[in-house]
Amino acid sequence: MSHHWGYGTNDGPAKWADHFPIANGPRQSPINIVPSQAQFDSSLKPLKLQYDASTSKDILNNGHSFQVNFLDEKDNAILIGGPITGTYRLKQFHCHWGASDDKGSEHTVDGVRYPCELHLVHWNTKYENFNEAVSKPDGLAVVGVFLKLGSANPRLQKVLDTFDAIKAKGQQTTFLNFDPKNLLPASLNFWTYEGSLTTPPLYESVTWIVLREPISVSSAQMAKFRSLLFSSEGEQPCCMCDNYRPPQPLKGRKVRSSFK
Ligand SMILES: NS(=O)(=O)c1c2ccccc2cc2ccccc12
Ligand SMILES: [Zn+2]
Repeated sequence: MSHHWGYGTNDGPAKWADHFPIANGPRQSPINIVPSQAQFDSSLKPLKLQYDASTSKDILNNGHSFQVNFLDEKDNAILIGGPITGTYRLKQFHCHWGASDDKGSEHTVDGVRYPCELHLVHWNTKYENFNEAVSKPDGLAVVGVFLKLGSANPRLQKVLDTFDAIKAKGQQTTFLNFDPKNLLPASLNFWTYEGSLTTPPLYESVTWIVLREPISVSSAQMAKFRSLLFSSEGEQPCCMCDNYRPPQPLKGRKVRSSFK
């Protein structure tokens, strides 16, 4: 039986180690990225996100975030290059955000928090499927994209427009032909380090690829994120916000950059 966890006072990140001791492990995520201490690595290949828009399936409120799910039986939407070897398939994307615009991202840059962070989750096709890959040290690659307050993002709006249909935990609706490439910034310059899932079970199985350039989001769009609920229909409504884990100790890990 999977243990209940959340982001509240009694079940939030400070309590996760009670049931998931790996929370205090050697390669936990997220981290604070210090650009001046990142090492440029010329051996890092250009990042290639080859997504076929026709593989988006649906969007779900999973009680921790929303997630857009993709068909992953074939190499339709893949990640290659960057710090990874082989081919990783896109499984889902989701976001983390704050109760106000001054917080919400999981990774920080020189201690700076963004209002939101997008995660594109991919699994290594050397394994049979996502569930096999999720706990392996080289099983997953997550591309992180910061959202910075500014002009409204019309591509993001397509995702936000589904939120009335998935307000409560467990609600799901069809979401076809969405190409997440449209959510990427112009530059694919990135920082990379070895880390973990940022939610229980906190498996140390993620190669993190955090893009330096943010995409824009408006304050009104951030308010729409906060219209989602952690709670199920019929329960006491609980605003889905502050669904981010704070930065974790680096414990000697090196952060590499693809740029000087
Ligand atoms: N924040 S996260 O990307 O670590 C993450 C996952 C990462 C890898 C595989 C599955 C994941 C599922 C998540 C579900 C909700 C929030 C973060 C999640
Ligand atoms: Zn995430």
